[in-house]
Amino acid sequence: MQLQPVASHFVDGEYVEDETGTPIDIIYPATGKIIGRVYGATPAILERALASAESAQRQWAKVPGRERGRILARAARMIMERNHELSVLETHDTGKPYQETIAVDATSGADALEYFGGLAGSLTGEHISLGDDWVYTIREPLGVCVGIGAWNYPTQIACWKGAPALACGNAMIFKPSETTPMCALKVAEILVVAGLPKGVYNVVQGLGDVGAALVSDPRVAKVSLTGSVPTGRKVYASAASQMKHVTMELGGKSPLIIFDDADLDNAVGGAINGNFYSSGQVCSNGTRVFVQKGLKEAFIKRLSERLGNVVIGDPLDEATSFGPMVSEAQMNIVLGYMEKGVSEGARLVCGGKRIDRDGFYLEPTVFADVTDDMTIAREEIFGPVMSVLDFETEEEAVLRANATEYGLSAGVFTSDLSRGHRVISALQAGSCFINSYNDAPVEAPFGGVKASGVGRENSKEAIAHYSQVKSVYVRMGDVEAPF
Ligand SMILES: NC(=O)c1ccc[n+]([C@@H]2O[C@H](COP(=O)([O-])OP(=O)(O)OC[C@H]3O[C@@H](n4cnc5c(N)ncnc54)[C@H](O)[C@@H]3O)[C@@H](O)[C@H]2O)c1
Ligand SMILES: O=CCc1c[nH]cn1
Repeated sequence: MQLQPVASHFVDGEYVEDETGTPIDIIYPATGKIIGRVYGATPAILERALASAESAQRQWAKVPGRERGRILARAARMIMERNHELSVLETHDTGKPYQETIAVDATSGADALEYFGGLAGSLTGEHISLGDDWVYTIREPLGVCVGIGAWNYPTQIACWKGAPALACGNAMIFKPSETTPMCALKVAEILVVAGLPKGVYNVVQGLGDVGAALVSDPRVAKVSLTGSVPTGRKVYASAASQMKHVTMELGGKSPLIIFDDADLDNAVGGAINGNFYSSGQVCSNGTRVFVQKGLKEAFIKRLSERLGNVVIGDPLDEATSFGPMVSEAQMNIVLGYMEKGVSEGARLVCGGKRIDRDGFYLEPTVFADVTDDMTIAREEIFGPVMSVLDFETEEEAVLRANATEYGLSAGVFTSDLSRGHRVISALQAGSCFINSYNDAPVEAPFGGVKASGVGRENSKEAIAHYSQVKSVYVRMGDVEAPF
């Protein structure tokens, strides 16, 4: 299978190259070896992308919604037909085990294309009667939208942003993370084969400067970023200076609260899914695991037993359930947090080290007796590091869970469903779970509160973030005026 992309960018319906841009090596995280190279977009490439998106959008907006939807649905089917190939590519881009990518990544991209394709024909305004007069509303696209991606879910992010944007009649220019440049190019290629007019969905590569240039271009009406809070602040500020629409999908330090009455194995399963899937590189992870004192030691014992079943190895081997970190830089950041956990006095239950093999592998790591003031309990780590904190009362758990600038996700495990709903309603988070963790179906709104973000992806909510409503007052009688 060819990994080196045909060219760095996909603009105006075709692959384009400009080798004068900043070179970006593509590194396979499982080996640390260079497997390809792309070049950051030059001003000439950006100009081409912006001009073609602007002109294509005007035509795309005139295509009836149902026809737009048919193209998206066709692309969704093509993605599923090519799931194996796309999953192997996603594994090379990210290092995530094929066991995960074949089940989640391209599939979740296809889900978004199918879902928003299905909605496209029903994106209408409304009629508001005012007696003799009336108002009608028209749901309009925003124009050219820019999507900027993080590296943990390259296919999913390209589709979660592209599908609602296109369904609403916008054009998109998507800039993947420089760490994972390959998958979005395939999404663009498939969309065009499925019938998308050229220029409606473009991909340009680059570092932060390319993202910043797109955000500040006056032809861009909307920016959707998936990334860290510091990047979010910069992008939001730049977009605000031109009063652009934004969606910000940012970081988290989410709480997972496990009560004494929880089903132990389900709670342990939830904590594993919320900390070690994708080697811990999931924004919504429940990395602060608050376990009520009566269950704490049993929880840690069962967790340790189940972590013994982890299969760490070649991500392309279907048996592998835990792969490397996405990059050497991210591995070193996470190693730093592991060292902080130890030096600040948390109890290391398991893990804590780099694995002695090629690539960027870390051990799945659990710290117990973590206190709220420790660095590992306060800062987003974005790696396989679980912090177990203990608590006595429901009120205490809620108070401590909310004591963070973040508010992306939250979960609760309890057999008392009244308590489950009560606790979730008191938690400051956008995407919540009761007796589960980290599910992200396209039908459900996804996003954060507080510093974790603005706006929502997925579900009907996303439509509001990729369209605007024009209201038209229609008077049937004469106009009364004071003079
Ligand atoms: N809430 C979510 O849905 C979600 C999902 C995945 C990841 N994340 C977050 O993403 C972070 C990890 O990803 P990352 O390290 O790629 O994040 P990052 O903030 O470093 O980069 C994200 C993207 O922003 C671009 N960028 C950087 N500076 C920019 C600027 N000044 N202007 C425009 N674009 C710029 C980068 O090139 C990259 O494409 C974590 O904080 C994680 O929680 C959030
Ligand atoms: O990484 C954040 C988005 C996400 C959560 N679950 C699957 N994808």
